[in-house]
Amino acid sequence: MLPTIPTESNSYEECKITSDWLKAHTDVRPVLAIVCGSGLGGLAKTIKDPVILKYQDIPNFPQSTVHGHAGQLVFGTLQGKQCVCMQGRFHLYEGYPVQKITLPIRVFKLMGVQTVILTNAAGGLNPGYRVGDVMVIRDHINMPGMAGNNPLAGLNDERFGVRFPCMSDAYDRKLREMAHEVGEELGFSDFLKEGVYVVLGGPSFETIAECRMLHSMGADAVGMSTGHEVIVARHCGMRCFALSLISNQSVMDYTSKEKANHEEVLETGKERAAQMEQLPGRVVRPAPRVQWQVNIPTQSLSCVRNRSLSRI
Ligand SMILES: O=P(O)(O)O[C@@H]1C[C@H](O)[C@@H](CO)O1
Ligand SMILES: Nc1nc2[nH]cnc2c(=O)[nH]1
Repeated sequence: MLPTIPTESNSYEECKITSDWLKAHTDVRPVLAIVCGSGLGGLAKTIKDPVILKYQDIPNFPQSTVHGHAGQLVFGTLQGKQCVCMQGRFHLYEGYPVQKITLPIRVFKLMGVQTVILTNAAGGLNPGYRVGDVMVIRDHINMPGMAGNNPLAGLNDERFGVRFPCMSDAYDRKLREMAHEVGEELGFSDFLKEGVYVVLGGPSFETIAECRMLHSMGADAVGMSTGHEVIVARHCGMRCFALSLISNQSVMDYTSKEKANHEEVLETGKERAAQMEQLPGRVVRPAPRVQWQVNIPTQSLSCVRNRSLSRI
């Protein structure tokens, strides 16, 4: 007989109850979801015609317990696209099972979301990074997952995705390229980087020895989120794009007097708020209308077509 594994915290049925409730409380049918990191919830201000629903009122939703995470969903439009924004995410160290942390992602899938944009605050491990740099995440290293704490552990529900999903294309290449293009247009090139994010369970920040190890194994920034959400989003076929704000430099040197702290993380978020709020919207914005003009002199024929190319 097969063991009974509890999957109710993010089961199809649980997610459907939440998704149906949300559909009954807003007319917005999001194709885009945004998950805001610590101190980065200001992005929700850029959403037009907002409809706000508090986590405490949403069936099956966990509650935000961390300063800098407001604890509400904001529905509306961003660059003309119907979207839902999580102003506050959940973390392993808050005591939730990893399946519960990622429940909103499955709920968004059931509501029709196709693309997920995630932000987070992270410590910079790459010695070339400065506080205030913004890292486009190219890839992640999921440390809790390696120790068996993967959000897809448990019985697999094929209605969401396959048992063994591929993760070599987790962070969408086209959206990453778009971010650099848009970053250049906006004059962000000096602080826009691309690199590997390593997820830890937290809540303690890393020791010096841990930072050295994480960097030597290929990570550029370290944090406590995002990877779990991306795994669940990719499992059910959504495109993912993620940004880390380098909110502090990881301490790699025993002579350093620096100490990581959450206040600095939130402060850096305030200082980079304007740029962090602009970038996601510009990445998903439909490209400007391109005018194609074909002149065929022999027949003196002019054919002009207007086309709008969508970036997502
Ligand atoms: O939600 P994110 O990943 O932005 O939050 C980071 C990790 C910890 O929750 C917190 C530490 O300051 O910021
Ligand atoms: N693990 C971890 N998470 C962070 N979030 C913001 N800064 C840090 C950091 O230095 N380490």
